[in-house]
Amino acid sequence: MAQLFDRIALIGIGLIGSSIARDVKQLGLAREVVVSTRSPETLKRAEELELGTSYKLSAADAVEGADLVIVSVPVGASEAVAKQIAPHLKPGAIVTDVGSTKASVIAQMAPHMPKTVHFIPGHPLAGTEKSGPDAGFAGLFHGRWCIFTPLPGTDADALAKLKAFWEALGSKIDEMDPEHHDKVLAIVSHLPHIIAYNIVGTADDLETVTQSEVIKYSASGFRDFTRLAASDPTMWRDVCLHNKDAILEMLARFSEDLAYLQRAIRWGEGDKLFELFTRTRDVRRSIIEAGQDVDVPDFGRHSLDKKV
Ligand SMILES: NC(=O)C1=CN([C@@H]2O[C@H](COP(=O)(O)OP(=O)(O)OC[C@H]3O[C@@H](n4cnc5c(N)ncnc54)[C@H](O)[C@@H]3O)[C@@H](O)[C@H]2O)C=CC1
Ligand SMILES: O=C(O)C(=O)Cc1ccc(O)cc1
Repeated sequence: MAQLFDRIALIGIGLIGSSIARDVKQLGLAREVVVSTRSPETLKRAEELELGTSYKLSAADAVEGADLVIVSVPVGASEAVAKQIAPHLKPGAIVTDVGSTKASVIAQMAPHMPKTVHFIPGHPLAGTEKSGPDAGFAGLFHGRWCIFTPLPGTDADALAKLKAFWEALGSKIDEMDPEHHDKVLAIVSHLPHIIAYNIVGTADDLETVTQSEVIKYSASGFRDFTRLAASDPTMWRDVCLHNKDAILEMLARFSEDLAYLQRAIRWGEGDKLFELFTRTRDVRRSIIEAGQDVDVPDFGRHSLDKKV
């Protein structure tokens, strides 16, 4: 595949940053890939994995001369990173991120971005419960959505170039305004994780069921929750704190609907239960028909290896 950028700087080299690095290397999308993270151990590991062409502890040093800067850090670290890199960005550079929340990332980063760069927030809807540079893999983004939430007046050529980059990684592209993104993601991604953290926490707290019984008898439904509940605590703390309003709005709706379900069970209203369970089964069927049913262990693994 053709080289799209001369120098890419990756700020943060965990699951997402390292998956991007692996794809960029396999596909030859850049001449140079400068990897940066604030922890010396993680940087050393990135070097051992040969994820880039050079390695910097300082994000400021890493972005010097870069045409594309991808910030892949927990959303709560966005402002700190923006402040560090801003004075060192090359005029004309594209700066993007991969954060799971968008309004907060824009509020944290946009005020620090020089007028000479193109700041285009993004979010690949692909990941796993794992974190760190060893957890990434080539092909993670293949067949998955990448949503951009461009600011008004965004340069069309810069946006097209960034879209071409994500398309090269196999992503399907969409655009939304940041507030809408945050509401949609609150229900389809953030609430499922919060519910998983909660149910696993509840099971862990039970006095009448021992922890060994939870482990021994965990049915596949509970196991699915434990996978989500094993997701990175820093990342998900930040998502909760930085998409507070949308998450609280969706949690309020969720609690109301749960009370309805609770009442139907209490009063033996089987028809109500049956109606809901039938409706939700249809949702699952629609997802499968839309080709969105990619199980996590296979996330993208089928893709780039075959192509390259
Ligand atoms: N894990 C997932 O499934 C997905 C995560 N995201 C978003 O991607 C971003 C990164 O997530 P992951 O790669 O999963 O996390 P991760 O925990 O695997 O990696 C985070 C990286 O950021 C670095 N870092 C943390 N604070 C930093 C700072 N202040 N300055 C420089 N580097 C710093 C860490 O050393 C590490 O290299 C987050 O904003 C998350 O919301 C988006 C889609 C999916
Ligand atoms: O592991 C899973 O099931 C996920 O849902 C991964 C994920 C986590 C956060 C995102 O912003 C996008 C995708």
